[in-house]
Amino acid sequence: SQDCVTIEGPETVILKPPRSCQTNRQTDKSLPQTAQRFSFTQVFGPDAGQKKVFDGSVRGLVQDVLEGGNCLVFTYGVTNAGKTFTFLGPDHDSGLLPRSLSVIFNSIDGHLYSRSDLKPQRCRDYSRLTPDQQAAEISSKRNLLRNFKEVSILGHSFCRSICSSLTDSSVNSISDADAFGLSFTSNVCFSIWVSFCEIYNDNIHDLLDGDIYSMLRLSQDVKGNSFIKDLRWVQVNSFEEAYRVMKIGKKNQSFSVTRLNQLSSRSHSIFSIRIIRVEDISVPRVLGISELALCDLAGSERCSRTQNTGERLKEAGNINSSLLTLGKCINAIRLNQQAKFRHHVPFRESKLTHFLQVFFCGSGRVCMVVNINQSSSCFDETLNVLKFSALAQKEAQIREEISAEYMEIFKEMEKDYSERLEREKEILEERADRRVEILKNLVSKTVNLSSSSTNEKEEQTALMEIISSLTKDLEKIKEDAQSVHSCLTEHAHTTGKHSVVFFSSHIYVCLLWFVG
Ligand SMILES: Nc1ncnc2c1ncn2[C@@H]1O[C@H](COP(=O)(O)OP(=O)(O)OP(=O)(O)O)[C@@H](O)[C@H]1O
Repeated sequence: SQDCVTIEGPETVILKPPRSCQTNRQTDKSLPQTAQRFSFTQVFGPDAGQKKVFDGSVRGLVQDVLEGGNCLVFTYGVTNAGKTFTFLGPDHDSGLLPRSLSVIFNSIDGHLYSRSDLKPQRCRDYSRLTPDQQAAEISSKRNLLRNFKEVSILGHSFCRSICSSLTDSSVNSISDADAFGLSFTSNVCFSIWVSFCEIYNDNIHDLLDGDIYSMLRLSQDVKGNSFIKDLRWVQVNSFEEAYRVMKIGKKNQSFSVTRLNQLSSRSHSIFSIRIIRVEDISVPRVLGISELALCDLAGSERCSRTQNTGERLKEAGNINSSLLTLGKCINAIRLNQQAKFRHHVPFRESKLTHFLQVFFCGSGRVCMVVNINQSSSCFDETLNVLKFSALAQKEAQIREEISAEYMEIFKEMEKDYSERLEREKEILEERADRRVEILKNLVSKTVNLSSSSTNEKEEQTALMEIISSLTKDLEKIKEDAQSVHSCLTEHAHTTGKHSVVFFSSHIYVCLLWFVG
């Protein structure tokens, strides 16, 4: 059918109402009658391959995560628009997720921390595992990977398909050479962990758990950041292992045949990659934990088009309602950034937004990948999708300005702390020096007294008491000086760290479509 979308430039598309819509304008005033222009960070047309899309959207976020940031990527669009294709891609034409994994492993080549004594937990925390726990971890991973044999699709062996994908230098394959030249010292290593879960009918299920029907719940850490309690994290030591885990999880995800899509995702799936940066010295020291969460959201659906009934209709209701909440949250965040009074952001209204809250409220980057179908039969749905993404784009611009403001504040705070630190040090040193002088005088007096007469015994005892109390005083001053010093140093250090890992909050909104 007729197309309703045209690319105007690398960042702009024009949506034209189809003729049928124009003839209906008397009856339906809500439909726009003229062409509308929408801007995005980057627009990809039907000819853009997976590599181009990855390079223009998620690649930069992968670099941020390798350098210590936290990032979120999510797909958005109506059902059958190509979200899962973009997210995963077929084996011979890998999508955003496998490419991200490949770049991560290529970039940390030779710096992998393969010991399993450190494991991520809660939101951005880790635990040290005992030898027994490590053995249990290794054995459970072995059992999980055994499932992979069943996952190989249409007789394609895993090795054959993935090896051709890795070695084929065509534009669509994952290239070995795709890596970041990161600057870290030789004893810094990276421990990589992944998890895979889905939100189906507003319930969270672990796609890597034997019992995928058991439900997980969201919890909060001491800082109020939400995380999925008891979610399984698997340590992966190579791209191949990570890819296998991805395939196993995908096999467990809820898919169904619908009128519009032969393999329609009926749930939002979330694949998370956590990177523990370790200084691998005699006792390994954790330098930081970062995360890249990749969410393939289920598509919004018009029941009139899908004609779903029963279970499919219930799923569609849940999908639409969580996407609506996502829209409400993005809108409330946008309003909060403009207004003096804070609007309530309804993150808790759906599991999806509750989980995403930590990324929307944190300092990392968010990339929204919007898929649309240019066919005029999808005009009104496409219009809604574009309006929604335009809203997110507005939020992105405001957040960028705010980030610049924060950076200024951080810089001022840092300056203030270092000045205060210097002043405090000077005062404490001066006070300590004065006390030492007094003490020295008293000691010399005591020596003189002991060498003179015994009649002055009482005077001597009194002096000794003063000396002892002054010594205690001095000890106390030293302790205070030490704690004030370390407290200020620590604060200045943290502030400094912020300026290094504080990424400007930014939602990239990329638009892509295919000729379907
Ligand atoms: N760029 C593309 N090139 C070729 N085929 C594509 C492309 N994008 C999508 N397709 C095909 O279109 C169909 C629908 O795509 P996909 O399943 O990714 O849609 P979706 O948006 O994830 O749908 P849902 O929300 O229902 O899960 C699939 O058969 C897929 O292979």
